[in-house]
Amino acid sequence: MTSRFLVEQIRKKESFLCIGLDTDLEKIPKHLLKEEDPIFAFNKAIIDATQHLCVAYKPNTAFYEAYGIKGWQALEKTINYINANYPEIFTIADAKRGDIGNTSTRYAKAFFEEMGFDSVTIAPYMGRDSVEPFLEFKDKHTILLALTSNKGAFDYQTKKVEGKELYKQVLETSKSYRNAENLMYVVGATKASFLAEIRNIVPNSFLLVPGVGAQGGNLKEVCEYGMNKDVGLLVNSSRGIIYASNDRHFAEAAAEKAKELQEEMSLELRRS
Ligand SMILES: O=c1ccn([C@@H]2O[C@H](COP(=O)(O)O)[C@@H](O)[C@H]2O)c(=O)[nH]1
Repeated sequence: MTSRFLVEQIRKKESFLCIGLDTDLEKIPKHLLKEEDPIFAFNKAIIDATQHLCVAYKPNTAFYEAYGIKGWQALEKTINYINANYPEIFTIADAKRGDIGNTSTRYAKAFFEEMGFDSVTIAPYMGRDSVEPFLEFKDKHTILLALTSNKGAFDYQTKKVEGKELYKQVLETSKSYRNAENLMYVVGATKASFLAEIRNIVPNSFLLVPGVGAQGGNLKEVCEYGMNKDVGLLVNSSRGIIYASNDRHFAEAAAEKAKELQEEMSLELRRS
């Protein structure tokens, strides 16, 4: 999917909400455990109930890998279901990959070609040759971890290297990568106070912003400092939406939570 199409969808739906499908068998409603594939049954219900309120879904692959082959199958069914029924929705494999070049190429083929995701999250630590293989895929997006939402972000990402914070080095250096127009960046909602400076470095790039809801990030602040002329934001909430309730009405409850965020986003879009 092109980023221009993504911007059109954001304007049309008045939403830049990304729903995280971090599906955990210990948290889903008990009645679903009787289904042949409880993870997919849960995801399908959540997707059908929320697809009109969001522009992206982000399964975090850890939640699927944790269940071995069955987990991978559930992930594959989920992405196939979205692509077949809601092709206008942007999909993110939150896999945080990155390796030497030939291995990165295999990761890129797995997520972009084999599974059909629009984007994948990548750790930048191994540098240019670990990221560029992902950027070669037309209309696919590589979402580089820049400043993450967790406390550990302060261990390295904000430390100065040659006089400049590491996350700024990541942002600046990556702009010179081959096909850098396919880059987006992860910036935690809990780091909203850094967003103005980040926007100075990457004024036109999309930012994937996790950390509203369960991690306490503030949507208003994210919008104030992070929005650009094309909106430029995908704000993710996972637990705060998908586990709104664990009874038989879990999907409606998730839709209510998603609606609350979408309405806030609509106001921010009108204000901008
Ligand atoms: O900096 C980061 C990068 C990724 N994540 C992921 O996003 C979701 C957040 O889930 P919530 O339940 O809304 O807190 C999850 O998959 C994380 O692994 C992040 O939180 N921060």
